[in-house]
Amino acid sequence: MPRPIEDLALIGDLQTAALIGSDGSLDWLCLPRFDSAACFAALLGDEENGHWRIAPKDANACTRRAYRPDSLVLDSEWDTEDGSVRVTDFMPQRDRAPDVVRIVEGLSGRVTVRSTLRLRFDYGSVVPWMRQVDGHRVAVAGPDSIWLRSEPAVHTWGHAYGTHSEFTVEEGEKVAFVLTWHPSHEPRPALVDPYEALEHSLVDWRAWTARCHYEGPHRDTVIRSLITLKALTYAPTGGIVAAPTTSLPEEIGGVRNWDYRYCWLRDSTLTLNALVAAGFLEEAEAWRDWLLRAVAGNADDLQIVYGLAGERRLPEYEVDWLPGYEGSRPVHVGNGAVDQLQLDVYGEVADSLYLARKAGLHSRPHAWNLQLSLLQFLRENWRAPDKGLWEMRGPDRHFVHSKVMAWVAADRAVRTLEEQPDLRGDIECWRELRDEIHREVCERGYDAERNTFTQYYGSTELDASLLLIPRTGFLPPDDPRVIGTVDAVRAELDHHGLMLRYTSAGNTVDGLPGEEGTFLVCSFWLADALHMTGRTKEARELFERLVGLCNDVGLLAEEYDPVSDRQLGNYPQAFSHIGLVNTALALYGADARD
Ligand SMILES: OC[C@H]1O[C@H](O[C@H]2O[C@H](CO)[C@@H](O)[C@H](O)[C@H]2O)[C@H](O)[C@@H](O)[C@@H]1O
Repeated sequence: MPRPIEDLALIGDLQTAALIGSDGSLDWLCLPRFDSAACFAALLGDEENGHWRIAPKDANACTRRAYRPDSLVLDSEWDTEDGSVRVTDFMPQRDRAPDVVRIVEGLSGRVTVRSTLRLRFDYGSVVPWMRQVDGHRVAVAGPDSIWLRSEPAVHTWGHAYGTHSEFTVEEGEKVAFVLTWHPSHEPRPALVDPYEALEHSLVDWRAWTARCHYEGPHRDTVIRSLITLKALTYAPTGGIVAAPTTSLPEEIGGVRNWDYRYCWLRDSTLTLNALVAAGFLEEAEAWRDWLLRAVAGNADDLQIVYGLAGERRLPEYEVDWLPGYEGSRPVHVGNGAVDQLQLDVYGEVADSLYLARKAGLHSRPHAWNLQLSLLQFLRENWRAPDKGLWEMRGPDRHFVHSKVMAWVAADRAVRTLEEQPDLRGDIECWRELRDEIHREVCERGYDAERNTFTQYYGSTELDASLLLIPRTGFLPPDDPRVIGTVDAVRAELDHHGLMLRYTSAGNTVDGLPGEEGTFLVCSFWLADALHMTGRTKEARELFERLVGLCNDVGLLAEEYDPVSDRQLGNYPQAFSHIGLVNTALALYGADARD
């Protein structure tokens, strides 16, 4: 029986993340970084591509599971005929080496538990050598080495390229497994104490979540989204990944499978805006510094996506030995969108820097200079067609959302100069640019007959990104053209009450075969637009429905298929959780209007 995407829970250490199913099987983990090769890749194949299952012998899915409040520590519990047992999973925040800690605890009776470890380095393809050293199991293959130990030590044996153990626990008895990765040419790193690490992990996460301002309905779900967004940050550099997975499909069996383990300027800035709005400023500072390093150099060379440390080359290739999630091939590593021109990112970066300044982030002269040089590039290039925010693989177009975001870039520069007299810049030049873009979009991107903005100049198609127009300030929410657009997009892109991002069926715009599910962040955008245009009751109803789509541990993938009731696409995805946080704040946050 294939594992639904929503069966997975996330643990992570702010450098990488693992996905664990309700049956106790860890099916996805890249070590040592989010973008490293996976050493557990069963998610995109089967157990032979690497997994680590700890569960009562002969049991299937756990009886219940939940994160410990305000943390990224996961408890899964099984009730069996022989008694009950809990497995607590987490990744301690890293000292030097990444660890996965799995603590088995007897709750009642006497339960036999099994651990089955199949390590497969390099995306499920390399079976390592296993040895016993000082009572530890050690796996080595090429650059990678993994140590497995347990406290107390339990008997372990090798069979069929796997490492197995079986033991019993009674009420109050614990067995802690620690799996540690390190480069194979280095000595083994210091051992972590699993119980101390658990305490630290809980204290750290709770100290972090205590800074959240939100007190409205569904607080736990909002906190879970914020923790998920934080878990997608790569702490050593401040970069933020769009999701910890590659190639979870947008259509089961289809080809729309992409690698999201990189730092998109768009996804990262939107993540930050959500974190800052909820009261988290430190991440904004770390990301701004990441940005300054990543884009340093010529503004013409700005990319829309970088590696975790600002790496520029992310060549896309197919991992042909992995069969893909439920046969959805190809599995991709790298992302070909890296070379695309997407004008909206200039607006998103400018808006994020503007919001962070307003929220009190210490200004850096570098950041303002960067903003000005990006604007200079935009002044010369905003009239060019681009790939748009959906990274269309079809021909370049004059996407309306891209142009609106170019307007945002100019607008935020003007506002900054108006509000911060200590900063220097040619305000008249940016005002002119802002007005010019506005004029053109209203003339060429608006269909007066249908009273709606369109996907691109001259098109009859619509696009969910148009729902963002009132939020950007491009036109006021009560402008008839905005209300007309919200209504038209809502009617045309509706799929069982949720939003498609555009119509993909028979559509040549995205250049890809097949279809996809509803794009979750777009439904949150609809809720925001309904609220801004005075339809708060409908916005709240939609928000309730969307919160109900989160899985049992509060996680959302990129897309949702309302017909099969399944989550689709990479998981958990920053975009979807950003949507949840922003809509909750708009509807119920301290500044919410009724
Ligand atoms: O739809 C085709 C494109 O799909 C991916 O892009 C999407 O994910 C990005 C990361 O979350 C997001 O920034 C973008 O708005 C989404 O459309 C994929 O990364 C692209 O390569 C692909 O062309």
